[in-house]
Amino acid sequence: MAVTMFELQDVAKRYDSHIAVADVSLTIDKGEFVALMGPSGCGKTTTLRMIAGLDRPSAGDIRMWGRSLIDDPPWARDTPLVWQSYALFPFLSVRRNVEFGLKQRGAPAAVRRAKADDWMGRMGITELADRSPAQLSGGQRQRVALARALATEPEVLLLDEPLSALDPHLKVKMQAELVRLHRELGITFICVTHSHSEAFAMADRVVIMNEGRVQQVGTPRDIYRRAGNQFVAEFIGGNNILPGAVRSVEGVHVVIETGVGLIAAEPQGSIPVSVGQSTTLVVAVDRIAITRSQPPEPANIVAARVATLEFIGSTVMVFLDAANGFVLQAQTSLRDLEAAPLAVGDAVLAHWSPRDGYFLDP
Ligand SMILES: Nc1ncnc2c1ncn2[C@@H]1O[C@H](COP(=O)(O)OP(=O)(O)OP(=O)(O)O)[C@@H](O)[C@H]1O
Repeated sequence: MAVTMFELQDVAKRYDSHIAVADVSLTIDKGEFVALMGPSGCGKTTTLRMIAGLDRPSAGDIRMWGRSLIDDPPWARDTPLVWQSYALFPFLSVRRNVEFGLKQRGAPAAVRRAKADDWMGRMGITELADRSPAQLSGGQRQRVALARALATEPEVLLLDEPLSALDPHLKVKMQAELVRLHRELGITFICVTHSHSEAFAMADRVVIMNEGRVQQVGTPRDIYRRAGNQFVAEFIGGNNILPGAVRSVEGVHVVIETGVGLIAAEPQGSIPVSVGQSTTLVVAVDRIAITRSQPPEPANIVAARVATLEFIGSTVMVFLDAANGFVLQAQTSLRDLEAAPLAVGDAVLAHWSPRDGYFLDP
């Protein structure tokens, strides 16, 4: 059963008249991997810093195991933070860096040595023990920072853009390592990132923020399948967003008039109920198929021309020019494309089932 570890209750942070974080309420369970994600300036780092005790909220409360942390200084909290820059002590060796938190807590030399050995071994940096941080690569510094934070055996690890200084290849590798570490240790990870691919690849739950406010909280799958609002649908990408006006409603069958023509929808969840009402339909890119001939009914069919093909590994994003300047996006695979080739300029039919879409709440 889930056990609540952190509760953020109406937490706000103001700098003079600027609101960095506004009324954030959030519960984080023991052992969860939670990612705080959003564009630059959305307040995610400030939220993490308030959990770590580096910034004091202007309003609200932060509780850990039911007890308010607000008056605890950072060093009295069991909330180590791994920084984007790793913030290693430049004049200390790797070993001394890893031992640092233990020394601060008064651990005897023999215990410090044993724990540092253990963590350097686990992070694969044993042979670097006597080097200084300046003699390390970005990936090695990252491992030292993680070993230093974890050597004190905290119940939570806070990570501020932990992968952003790494090259793309290393990023993917460290992403998998963080997930493995989290699973092995069973402690809570709270990670700030602006990258939705990072957040969605690693976290159990993602908190999407914008302009200091939480926009949506959910599992990666839930958020991909149903964005809570237009900001989220646009920010995570992978969605076609079709604004329109309701033409007819019969039970769950709704027809809307959009820039690409009349579109039928039989959505799960809330539907716009009155004819004439403005609404926004979201259809994920993996729900749209492309053919050259008439697809099986019932389907929404939009005539379009292939504008661009974007290859992302074995996945291919096809951008389609439709009516009235609308661009539809459809996701396919390299394998399917090899079976039915497409070229820029080809006239095609984009189609999807009326059940494959949902309306954003107004
Ligand atoms: N010490 C400060 N004084 C004044 N404004 C601040 C301070 N720290 C942060 N802010 C402002 O608060 C807002 C939120 O900042 P924050 O660093 O939390 O955003 P972020 O989402 O982490 O962005 P980034 O990804 O760019 O780090 C920003 O508009 C920022 O300029």
